[in-house]
Amino acid sequence: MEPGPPGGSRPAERGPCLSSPPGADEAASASPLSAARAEPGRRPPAVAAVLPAGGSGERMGVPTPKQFCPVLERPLISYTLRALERVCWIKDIVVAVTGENIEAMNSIIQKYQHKRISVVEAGVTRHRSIFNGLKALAEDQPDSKLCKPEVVIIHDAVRPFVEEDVLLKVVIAAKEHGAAGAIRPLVSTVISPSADGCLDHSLERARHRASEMPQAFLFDVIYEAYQQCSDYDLEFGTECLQLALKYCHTKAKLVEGSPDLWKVTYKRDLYAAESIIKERISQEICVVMDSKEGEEHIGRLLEEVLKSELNHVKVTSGALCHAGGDLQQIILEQCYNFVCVNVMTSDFQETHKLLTILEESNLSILYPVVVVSVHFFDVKLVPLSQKMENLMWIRGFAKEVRKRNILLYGLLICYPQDEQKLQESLRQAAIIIAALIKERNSGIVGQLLVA
Ligand SMILES: Nc1ccn([C@@H]2O[C@H](COP(=O)(O)OP(=O)(O)OP(=O)(O)O)[C@@H](O)[C@H]2O)c(=O)n1
Ligand SMILES: O=P(O)(O)OC[C@@H](O)[C@@H](O)[C@@H](O)CO
Repeated sequence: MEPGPPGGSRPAERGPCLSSPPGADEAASASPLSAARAEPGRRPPAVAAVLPAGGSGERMGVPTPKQFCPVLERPLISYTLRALERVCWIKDIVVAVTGENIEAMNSIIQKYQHKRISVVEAGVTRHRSIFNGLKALAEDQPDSKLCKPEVVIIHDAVRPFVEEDVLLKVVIAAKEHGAAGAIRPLVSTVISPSADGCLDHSLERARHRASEMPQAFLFDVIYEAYQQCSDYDLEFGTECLQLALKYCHTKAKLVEGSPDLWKVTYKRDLYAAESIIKERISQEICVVMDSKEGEEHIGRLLEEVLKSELNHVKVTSGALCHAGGDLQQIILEQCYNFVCVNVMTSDFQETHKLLTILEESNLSILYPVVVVSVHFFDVKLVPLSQKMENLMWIRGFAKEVRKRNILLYGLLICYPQDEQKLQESLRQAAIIIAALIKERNSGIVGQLLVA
C-alpha cells in the first residue's frame, strides 16, 4: 500500500467511484481484442495510450532528458512511439512532455513521420503527467480532437521494447478486470530498513514481483482514480495500479511481461538499448546480385557462405535488374543490410543504383542501413592506381550517403582464384560483412577492406 498523506486526510469524496468495472460480467466473456475484431458485429474496445515523457532523467546523469537521448542517432522516445504505432488498434497516442520540450517533440514526430500522436504538457511528477494525458483524452475537454477511449494504456516513454502481444494482454485483462499491469520477477530481494539504518526485515522474493509497464485501465476507472487522487499520491506515488485499487477499489490483473520491458534509467541502459536495437536490425542480409550475364554465380557463392557462416542471420538475394522490383519487396520487409556484388568491374554503377533505390525508399529514416560494396577483382588486371581511385570514389560517396543514414563500406576480394583460396576469401568476407553489420561503425564508412 502506498503511504497515506503524513497527517493529511484524504480529500472529500468527489462523487461515487465505480465499485466494479462497467459491464464486468459480459466483459468476462470478452474475447481477445483481435478476435473481437474478427467477430461480425462485435465492437473491439476503443484503445488509446498515454506516454509520460516529462521527466528530467536525473539518474541518467546527462543534460538531455533520457527520453530524448540518441540511440543510433535517433531519440529514444521515437523507438517507443514506433513500437506503439505498429499496433494498429491503438487509435490515439498522447505524449506528455515539458513545455520546453514540446517543440523538440513535434520535430521528432515530423522527422520520423510518427502518426496518431498528440502532445500535451507534462506535470511536475509522473502521476501529474499521466493525469494531463488522461485529461486530453476525456471528453470533457473543450475542442479536443481526441475521443475518450474505452481502455487506456499507460506506458513509460523510456521503455522502447514493448511488443503487441503484451499490449494486447493488458488491454484484454483491463477490459475484464478494470485494470491490468505487466510484472516481472524480482532480480534483487526487497528489504525494509529500520530507522537506525539496519535491516528490519526482508520480503520473500518469490512471493513478490516488480511492477513494470505497459499497464491498461478502463478509462473511467483510472480517470476517476486520478480525479480523486490525493496531492500526496500525485506528488510521491509511483504506481498507477495502486491508484485504481485505492480510489476505485479495482484490483488490477497482473500479466507476466517479457524481459525486454525494462525502463531506461541509467546510462548503462542506453548502451544496452543500442545493443538490442543493433542486434534486431542485423538479423537479415540481402545480397544484391550482379546483373551482368554469367556473373551471378559468384554472388550465389557469397550468399551460400554468408548463410553458412552467419547461421542466425536470414540471407536473401535480389537482383537490381527489372528496376529493382524484387528488391522493393525486400526493402518493404525492412531489411537494413545490403551486400552489393560487383564482379570484375572497378566501377560502382551497381552500388550506385542500389544506393539510389535505398535513398528513394526512405528505409534509413528509422535505422541506419548498411551497404557493403563487394568487388571481385583480378589483381593482375587492376593496377594499384585504379584501386586507389576506387577508394577515393567510395570515400566520397560514403560521405554523401552518410547524410541519409546509409553506411557504405567497400570490400575487395581477389578473383579468380583456385576454388580453395576463393572459399577462404569468401569466408573471410562473410566475417568482415557480419562485423560491419553488427557494429554499424560510422567511423569507418568509405573504407576499402580486403578479404
Ligand atoms: N514529471 C515527470 C517525471 C517522469 N515522467 C516520465 O515517467 C517515465 C518514468 O519515469 P522515470 O524513469 O523516473 O523518468 P525521470 O523522472 O526522467 O528519471 P529520474 O527519476 O532519473 O529523473 C519517464 O518516461 C519520464 O519521462 C513524466 O512524464 N513526468
Ligand atoms: O519511479 P520511476 O518514475 O522511475 O518509474 C515509474 C514507473 O515506471 C514504475 O513505478 C513502475 O514500477 C511502474 O509502476
